[in-house]
Amino acid sequence: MTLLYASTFADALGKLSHNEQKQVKITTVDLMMDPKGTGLSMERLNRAGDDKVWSARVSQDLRIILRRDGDDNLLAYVGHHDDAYRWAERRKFIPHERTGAMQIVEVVEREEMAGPLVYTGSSSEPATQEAQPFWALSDDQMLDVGVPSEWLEAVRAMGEGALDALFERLPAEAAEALYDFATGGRLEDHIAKPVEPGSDPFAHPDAQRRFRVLDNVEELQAALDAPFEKWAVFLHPVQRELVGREVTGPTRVTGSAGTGKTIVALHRAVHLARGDEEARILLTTFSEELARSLASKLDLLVQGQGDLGDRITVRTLDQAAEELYTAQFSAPTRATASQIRAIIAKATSAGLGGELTPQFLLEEWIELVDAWGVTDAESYATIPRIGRRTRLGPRQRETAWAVFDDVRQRLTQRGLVTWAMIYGQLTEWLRDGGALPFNHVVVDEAQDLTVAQVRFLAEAVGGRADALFLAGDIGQRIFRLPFSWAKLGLDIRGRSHTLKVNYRTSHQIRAMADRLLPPSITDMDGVEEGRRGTVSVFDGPAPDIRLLDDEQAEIACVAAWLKECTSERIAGGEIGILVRSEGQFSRARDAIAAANVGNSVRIATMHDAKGLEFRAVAVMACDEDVLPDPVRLAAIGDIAELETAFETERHLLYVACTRARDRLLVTGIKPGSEFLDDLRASDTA
Ligand SMILES: Nc1ncnc2c1ncn2[C@@H]1O[C@H](COP(=O)(O)OP(=O)(O)OP(=O)(O)O)[C@@H](O)[C@H]1O
Repeated sequence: MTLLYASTFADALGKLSHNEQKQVKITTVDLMMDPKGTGLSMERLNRAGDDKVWSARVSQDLRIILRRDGDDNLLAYVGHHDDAYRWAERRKFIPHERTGAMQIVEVVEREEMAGPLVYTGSSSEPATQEAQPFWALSDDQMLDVGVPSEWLEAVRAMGEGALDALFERLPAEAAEALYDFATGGRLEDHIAKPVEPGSDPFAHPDAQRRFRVLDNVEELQAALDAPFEKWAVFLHPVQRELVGREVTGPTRVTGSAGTGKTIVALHRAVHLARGDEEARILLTTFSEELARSLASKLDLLVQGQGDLGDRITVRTLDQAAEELYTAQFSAPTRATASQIRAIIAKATSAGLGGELTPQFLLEEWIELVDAWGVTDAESYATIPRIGRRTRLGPRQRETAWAVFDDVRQRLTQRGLVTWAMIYGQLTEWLRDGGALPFNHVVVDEAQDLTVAQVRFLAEAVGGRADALFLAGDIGQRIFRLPFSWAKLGLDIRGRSHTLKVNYRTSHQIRAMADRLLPPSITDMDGVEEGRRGTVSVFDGPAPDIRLLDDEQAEIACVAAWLKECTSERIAGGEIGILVRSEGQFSRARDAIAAANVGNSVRIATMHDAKGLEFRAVAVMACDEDVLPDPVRLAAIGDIAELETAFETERHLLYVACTRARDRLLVTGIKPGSEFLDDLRASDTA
């Protein structure tokens, strides 16, 4: 006996009220305990396209739609009486004739096709003025990517305006392939692996993304408790493969914002914990807020799975390093930026540093000397000056080194360390035989790792198989200058994989945000992260960019938008207002006050927005003198570093825009941030 849970069931359950969900849970648990459903009121739906389809009564009005095959039950849908019956009448459960994957196929009805998919009848030539992106595709081409046979004609006749409806109407694998093709990709990249004749249609990777076997009541309850958290139950085949893959060395998963990198990292940690009772896993990221969010998602994943969660420790990497440092040495006292600034100022006023300005020396210390753990004048002369274009002659280097030497000595005298020094010392300790209390490390948001952290991780895991799993997106690097990981001993070349399905943001928002970044970004080790071919799984209203005359006008514009959101029943907690820096918080607050929408709307800086997501986002104060941040840029003396900082400012706007699921408003005061010109550029994807 098996109980299968379909993603369509999760979607439908999520639309019911809290009380109705409770009633459904009782009925499904009964069904798990008694698969024959003897105590339930069941009815076979003869009119359904499949004689194995039944309805089970939950309450007077609620019905579950099931597919029953012997003792096996598949929870397919749940809804109010008429809605549930209508859904069942229009669905067939059949293995795909080419791929072998079990699909739930919507019945194609001509009159109904006047809806979002425009069916014009003939496939031989385009019948309307609207372009028909698939009209020249052969049956074979479409069958190869999982288009159900009865949809072949309808897809060929589809107008391009109906593209966004693909995901609602077709099985996901077919929708992804067709969408990618229509936007410049290749169908060949989506051909499913052939299956053995007679193999289980539910075991096919494409079927596993929509059907999941639930082995016990705990698993069922966990799935039913969080119908919105579909990621906890259903993974894309590529995500699933990455989670379970055995790798010979450090590996990295990349992908643009919202493609599920964090989800893969979480499942990976659980997979490692499940596979080995002795496993000790560090699941880590860079900020405390992100670590908290990882921990709460992890709780959901390990719910009902005994002590599995105890094998996984969630910490920021800095917290983990600090704990380790305290255990091995003593509790570190960290030098603050102003202490370092003061030491440099003192050194220069005492005549050290020659012509070099304190500002230049501070940057040089932060970006090179401290970041790279330089401890002597010889190493300082040979360190790669990536991101710093200012060349220093031998004499200047010597002069500068006198200052850095002074900084190092003074920090030592006062018992102060920097983060880089903490990691540096831990790396030495590992080199001398020390070992982490973890045998696996999973890092989320790895694009912002520092040089010292990369060295530490490289030393901690060496080349050990399955020991280090990194998730990140170079396009979202918002803190660091780029550098080569491979040169520091962390080589992921040949073991980097890109996710292409965006689950968070609508097509419209993703397409607009993508204009901020090049179609592919190559890291310092030559590993390319392609953003082309990424598809979103749902559709939404077009994002809006508004440039206003002054702050008051902007506040009024955002207030009107907030009211519109709440009138569309978007709760305050599902709305975020993001700004470049805390200095613009007052504008966000004024907009919330003017809209009178209570105080649950979240305000955050673009930096803190990482890891958050909202149904609706307003990115406010994108003014010419706010983004890129002129104060930050003015503080930079080196041209190349200026360029990098400029890029990270652009990345910040990308991060902010991609926090939105359905609605996005971007505002600023005329003439507006220069980045808005890119956002506005016509979509050439
Ligand atoms: N297989 C899946 N099924 C359903 N939802 C998913 C799936 N994978 C990811 N999601 C959802 O997509 C959204 C984005 O996922 P996630 O945060 O992992 O993306 P990300 O690539 O880490 O994004 P970012 O780069 O912005 O941090 C989340 O709401 C997540 O729940």
